[in-house]
Formats: sequence, structure tokens, C-alpha cells
Amino acid sequence: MPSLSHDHYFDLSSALHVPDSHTWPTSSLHDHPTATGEADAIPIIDISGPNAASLIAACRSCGVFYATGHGVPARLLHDVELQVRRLFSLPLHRKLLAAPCSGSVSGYGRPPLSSFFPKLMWSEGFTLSGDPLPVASKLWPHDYSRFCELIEEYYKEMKKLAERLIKLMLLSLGLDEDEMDRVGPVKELLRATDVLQLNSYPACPDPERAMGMAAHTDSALLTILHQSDGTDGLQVLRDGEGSGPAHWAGVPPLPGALVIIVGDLFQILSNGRFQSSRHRAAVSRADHRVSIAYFIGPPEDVKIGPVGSLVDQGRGPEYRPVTWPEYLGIRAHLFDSALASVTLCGMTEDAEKND
Ligand SMILES: O=C(O)CCC(=O)C(=O)O
Ligand SMILES: [Fe+2]
Repeated sequence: MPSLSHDHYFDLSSALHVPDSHTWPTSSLHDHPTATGEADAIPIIDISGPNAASLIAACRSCGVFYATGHGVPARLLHDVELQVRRLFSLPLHRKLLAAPCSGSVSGYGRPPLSSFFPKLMWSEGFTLSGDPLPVASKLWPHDYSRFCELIEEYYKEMKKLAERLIKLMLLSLGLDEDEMDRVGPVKELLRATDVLQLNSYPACPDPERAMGMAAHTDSALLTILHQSDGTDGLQVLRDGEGSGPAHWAGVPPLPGALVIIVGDLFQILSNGRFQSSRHRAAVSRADHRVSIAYFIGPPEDVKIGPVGSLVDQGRGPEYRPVTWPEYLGIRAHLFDSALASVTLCGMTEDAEKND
């Protein structure tokens, strides 16, 4: 049986003010300045172009880029977004019928990150892992087939795109085709684990005090994010070389482009050459924003560790190998320190000799 009851939920879409439970301290909302300027422009990469891999190489420290030329039909993105809006516009008591059953992650509820923070976020989520039918039929007992068809098509397109992106990202690190085929996630892509996270950020009467989605990195290999046109929300933390003092940079919706976010497992796989991106979502006073995040990770039994050719022989690997479920287990305890906890202390040759 679903474990959530109506009483634990507050209907964000009809709220006239931000209650204390959803009011975030200024110290977390403004931990870094927020900037939107030319210098922050997030790279836009035509991944069908001849220079895609070398352009992606330039985004390694930033951990995020827009992908154009991705081949996902605009019609599909549009239709899936309509279904997502249809889902979230259901009355709260109907959505709660699809709260996850014990042992399953699929269903309606607060964003998965919520448990790590004392304040609630101004968002609702719907997680889909595997067949959408069991949860969709709880929402719409007689009218779920269009939703399911579109979600199935979306999964297929996303998996195809994720495969292209993972290969391009490995190519950008200098791996050749043979070497790439031996790398766990590429060899195992057909069995890859993928999850869709539908996010809804209702218009908020006081966006300066609320947080749509708190700062985090994504745990998987990579995330492909579709965001609704016209409403800003996504921000990434930029603190790399050349981007000045640490600040939140806006990643506004760019019509036709998808946002690619490097996850922690790709940081591990690339031995730190790619950095996972710390990001968050702000809310808007006027608009109801939705986003669709597709997370791709290795099959549950495949360990992800640094690719051999990216390991400096003197220093050794920067991270120990982990499976995705193992890493999620570590995050459930340590959250932001999860990556640090699987980081190995590099040993220089000198240090080894002195041992
Ligand atoms: O809605 C967004 O822009 C961000 C969503 C996100 O970060 C997530 O689902 O992990
Ligand atoms: Fe995320």
C-alpha cells in the first residue's frame, strides 16, 4: 500500500504564501551569488557535428552543456511534456494514489533529495523506473495508454542518445573504439539501468524564500534534461578555472536543445577528467515549470571504476570501483560527501618507493 497520506502533503499549486516548512534560510539560498552573463554562457554543442568530441572535451570542468543535433523528435518532447503537465495538474488526492509502494521507487511524491534537508522544496516529483503501466493505471484507470506509449518511446530515444553521448565523451578523452568497447558502461549499454524523474515546480508566491530543488550532483553516469520553454530555473555552480569566483549560473531553456549533466559515476569512470556538475532549481512567481530528467547508469551488477588508460601509473586510480546501487547506498548516508568517500588518496611513485 502507498505509505503517504494527504495530510503530509501541502498543495503547492493553490498556496497563497510560503509556509515555514518551505521557507529556506538565506544562507542556503544565497550561499553563492547568482549570475547570468555572457561569461557564464553554457556551451552549446551540435553533437551531430564533426568537432563534437573536441568541443565536449572543453566542457570537462563545467560538467554541463546544451546538446543540439541530438535527433530526438521535437514532437516527442512536446507530447511528453503535455503528458507531464496533465499528470501534475491532477488533484493531489489522485496523484497520491500513485505514491510508491514499498520496495519500488516508481510513483508520485517529494523529490528523492528531500530527505537530506530540514526544509521542504517547492516541487513535486514522479519517478519512473521500468514499465510505466502499473503507476499510470493508478492515476488514470481508463486512460493511461497514451502516457505509457509516449514514455516508452521517450525511454528508447533517450537510451539511444545516451549511448551516443557516452561514446562521444569517451572519445573526447582520447579512447579509441576498441578500448571504448571494453569499458563496462559501453559494453553493457543494452542492459543499462535508466530512470525518468518528472519534476514539477508550481508558480510560487514568494520565490525568493523557496527552493525548487536543492543543490546536488546527480549520481548516475549522465543526465539528459528536457526543461519547459520560457521559464528559467536550472542553475549550475561554476567555480572552475576561468569562471571567476564561485557562483550560480543560469541554464535557461534553449528551444530545441537538451541539457546534458555529468554525473558522479562519469567522474569516477573518467578518473576525474570530467567533473560532475553541482546544480539546483529556482522557482518562478508566474510560471509552472516542468522538467524531465533521464538518468542513465550501468546495470546494477556492473562496477564502475576509472578506465585503465586514464589512470596515471604513478598516482594510481583516483576512485575505487562501485556499482550504482552501492553508490546510492553511500549517498543515502553521506549525500554530498559520497564522492569524497570513494576517492582514493593518490600515491606518487616516490611515496610508493618510500613505503
Ligand atoms: O528541474 C531541473 O532543472 C533540475 C532537475 C534535477 O536536477 C534532477 O531531477 O535531478
Ligand atoms: Fe539533478
